[in-house]
Amino acid sequence: MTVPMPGSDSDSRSGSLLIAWQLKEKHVLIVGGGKVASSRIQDVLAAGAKVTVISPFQGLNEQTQSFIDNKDSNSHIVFHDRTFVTTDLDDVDMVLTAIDDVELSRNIGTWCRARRIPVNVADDPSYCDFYFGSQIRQGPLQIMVSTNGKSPKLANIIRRRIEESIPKGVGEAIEKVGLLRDKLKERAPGVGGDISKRRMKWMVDLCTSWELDDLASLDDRQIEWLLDEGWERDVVPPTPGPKE
Ligand SMILES: C[C@@]1(CC(=O)O)C2=NC(=C\c3[nH]c(c(CCC(=O)O)c3CC(=O)O)Cc3[nH]c(c(CC(=O)O)c3CCC(=O)O)/C=C3\N/C(=C\2)[C@@H](CCC(=O)O)[C@]3(C)CC(=O)O)/[C@H]1CCC(=O)O
Ligand SMILES: NC(=O)c1ccc[n+]([C@@H]2O[C@H](COP(=O)([O-])OP(=O)(O)OC[C@H]3O[C@@H](n4cnc5c(N)ncnc54)[C@H](O)[C@@H]3O)[C@@H](O)[C@H]2O)c1
Repeated sequence: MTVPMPGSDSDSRSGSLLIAWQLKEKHVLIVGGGKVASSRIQDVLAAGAKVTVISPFQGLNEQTQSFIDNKDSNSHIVFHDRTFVTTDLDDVDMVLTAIDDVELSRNIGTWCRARRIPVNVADDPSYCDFYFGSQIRQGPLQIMVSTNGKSPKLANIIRRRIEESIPKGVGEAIEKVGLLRDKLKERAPGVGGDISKRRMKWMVDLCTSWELDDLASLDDRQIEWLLDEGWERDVVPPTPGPKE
């Protein structure tokens, strides 16, 4: 069977690369303080970024104002009560514009590209290096729906439908499996080779044979039990062991 070359037809070349961009401690500049900016601030703070917001104070909406005032988030936000100047682009890792001035937005897009800073220009997709999407977040689980700029409202509607179909407790299950994987890597350390292959097979068998609810309710004692009675004996117990 011949496998078609990715991108060999015009349709498949119009998509995006969906990736989980790591922003922890990266410096993100947000120009604007209105509705769109507040949603951007929320997204990048949740990804652990250090944020600078540039906007005249009177243009801040309530939510942006509360992010700036909030004691938990304000150590990660620097706010400048003024309009944008080009030196704001110095030493930043990402730029998001959300201002009601299309010409300036596009100029910022152009300056960012000249400096090779990844940029999102809320009013004009052609100036964006990446788009935002409609997002679901449940603990460590994140799902993003993108229509690649064709219909943001439909992205929102599709996202709501997916949200309704996600089984309850999925975030908890992922959290617990993450804990188990960390403990397993402590017990059987090493990257690559036979140890990685064995770890991966055991994790695949466990995740496919157990119910999500059982994974979600794993406690520390059961995790230890699983490693002792499961991993060490190279089996996946059919049901969780004794609880704490
Ligand atoms: C998903 C979401 C994420 C977010 O922004 O966080 C998002 N837009 C959302 C809502 C929304 N935006 C707009 C409406 C009005 C109804 C409508 O137009 O549909 C609604 C719906 C509403 O308000 O309910 C207007 C709009 N949006 C863009 C333009 C400029 C243009 O198209 O030229 C215009 C003005 C068009 C005009 O002037 O007519 C452009 C973009 N908006 C994107 C993302 C990127 C493509 C994503 C994709 O295609 O999947 C892209 C390309 C760039 C970017 O922003 O990254 C968020 C939903 C979050 C959620 O609810 O879950
Ligand atoms: N991508 C999307 O999903 C989407 C959705 C809706 C609207 N938009 C577009 O995004 C833009 C912003 O929308 P909004 O609803 O947040 O607008 P808004 O009016 O709520 O906010 C505009 C903000 O820009 C600030 N601002 C204006 N000029 C500035 C400058 N020179 N320097 C710094 N800050 C400046 C204002 O103080 C204000 O905080 C609009 O052009 C809108 O059409 C995009």
